[in-house]
This record gives sequence, structure tokens and C-alpha cells, in this order.
Amino acid sequence: MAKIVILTGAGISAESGIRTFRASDGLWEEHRIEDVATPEGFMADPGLVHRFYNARRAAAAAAAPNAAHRALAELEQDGRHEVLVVTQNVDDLHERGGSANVIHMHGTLTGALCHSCGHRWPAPAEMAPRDPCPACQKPATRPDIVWFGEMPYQMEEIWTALRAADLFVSIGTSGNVYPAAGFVADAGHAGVPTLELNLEPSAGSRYFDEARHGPATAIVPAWVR
Ligand SMILES: CC(C)NC(=O)[C@H](Cc1c[nH]c2ccccc12)NC(=O)[C@H](CCCC/N=C(/NCCC(=O)O)S[C@H]1O[C@H](COP(=O)(O)OP(=O)(O)OC[C@H]2O[C@@H](n3cnc4c(N)ncnc43)[C@H](O)[C@@H]2O)[C@@H](O)[C@H]1O)NC(=O)OCc1ccccc1
Repeated sequence: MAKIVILTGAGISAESGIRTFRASDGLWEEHRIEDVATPEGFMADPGLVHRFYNARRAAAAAAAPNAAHRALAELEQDGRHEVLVVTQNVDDLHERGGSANVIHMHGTLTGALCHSCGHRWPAPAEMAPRDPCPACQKPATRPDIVWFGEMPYQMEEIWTALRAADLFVSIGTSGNVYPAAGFVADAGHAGVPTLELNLEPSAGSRYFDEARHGPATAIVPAWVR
């Protein structure tokens, strides 16, 4: 079975109505990364950060997977490919689109984490700074999200899969955030063929063996079929 590692970013969820980060109406337009997506920003104003992620949690819950998410699930279940989706997205549209083999390297909106004892539990719709951890009872609840300056999740597993892949595909990402933006180079060094599927050329487009550009709901199903 051909082993395919697929990196996804905000672009694959854009047509489901979830805002991307760097577009003209992107999330980072209204919020400084430092304020809402760093451990320092959380310590400075946990209320602001919880409100930011509560709003994104509500938006993700109201969204539905699109044809690109579903096409990747079909590829995973076609019995001819071993597919691993490595997503930078914190929404759960890959799973709701039918994908089972998904790594959320930057965390999930559906998870809560205690920054005192490390306990994890399903996130309620609304979180607030005084919410006690169900394990240690301390008011140390944060979203289970990887912020800038923090180590992404399951990196060893991702790098092992990347080096053993028969193909690396990058979908809907601008290639500005590391270590994800370095995966195409890591794959290249391991002799793994690379393909970019994106609305427009990304920052790392020149590193890919092949690139196809257009909306994910058009180019991803076309690539899968
Ligand atoms: C800004 C950048 C320069 N900074 C970094 O990269 C930093 C620092 C850094 C580390 N190494 C470096 C090397 C060089 C320079 C800097 C660094 N990285 C870190 O801090 C990382 C942690 C970064 C994670 C931060 N958390 C996120 N998310 C969770 C929060 C949240 O979501 O709120 S990052 C967040 O932003 C990124 C956004 O990028 P995209 O998803 O690509 O979205 P964007 O809007 O930019 O682009 C959308 C694309 O889609 C396309 N598109 C739009 N519509 C469609 C459409 N319809 N169809 C198809 N495509 C479409 C567009 O054309 C566009 O190209 C994603 O990763 C997303 O998860 N941690 C770390 O490095 O730890 C130590 C370490 C050491 C060794 C080994 C490992 C680690």
C-alpha cells in the first residue's frame, strides 16, 4: 500500500466558512499573535484568550466538512493507500469528514488542558480563567492548543512517517509557520516526492516537485479520483 502523508492548513477549512489566518479578513487581522496565541499572552490576559478560542470553538461547531475533507477520508478508506493526515488546524472537520488517521500537531479546540497538573479533558463550549481542573481543582484551565514558542505535538511520529512516506502532499497552507513549513524540505531530503495543492503558490512552493493551484474543494477531489 502506498504511504501518503498529507499536511493541511487553514485553507482546507476556508470553504467550510472557517477563517484563515493571513487572508485580508484573517484572524491575525483582528488579534496580535502575541496577545492570543502565546503562553505569555495567556498569562497576561487569560480572559481575552479564552474568549478568542470560545468564539473559534463555536465557529468550528457551526461549520461542516467540505468536499476536500471528504475526499481525503475516501482516499484513507480505499484500501489502496495508507494515509496519515497531519493538520495544523484546531478544528475537527477532518474527523467529521470521515478521516480516522489524523494528528493535530497544533492541538484541538475540543480539548482542555490543566497547565498545573497536565490533566486533559473534553473542552466545554465556553471556558473561563476560573474554571477548576477536574483532577487537581486548581483554576489552571487552558485550551489544549500549541501556541507560538511551544513544541508541537507528536513530532517524532510525524517525522518518522514523513521519512517513510511514498508521497508528501501539502494542502491549504501558506508555509509560514515552522516546523510544519519545513516538512517539504524534510521530505525532499528523504527522497520523498512532494505535491502542493493550494489556492495560490505558498511561501515554500518552489520546494515542491509539483504544485496545483485552485480552491481545495475542486483540486483535492480531482487529485484523489
Ligand atoms: C510566524 C513564524 C515565523 N513563527 C514560527 O514559525 C514559530 C517560531 C519558529 C520556530 N522555528 C522557526 C524557524 C524559522 C522562523 C521561526 C521559527 N514556530 C513556533 O513557535 C512553533 C509552534 C507554532 C504553532 C503555533 N500555533 C498555531 N496554531 C494554534 C493556535 C491557533 O490556531 O490559534 S500556528 C497557526 O498559524 C498557522 C497558519 O498557517 P496556515 O494554516 O497555513 O493558514 P494561513 O492563513 O497562513 O494560509 C492559508 C493558506 O491557504 C490558502 N487557501 C485559502 N483559501 C483556500 C481554499 N479555498 N482552497 C485552498 N487553499 C486555500 C491560502 O492561499 C494560504 O496559502 C498554522 O500553523 C496554524 O495552526 N513552535 C516551535 O517552533 O517550537 C520549538 C520547536 C523546536 C524544534 C522542533 C519543533 C519545535
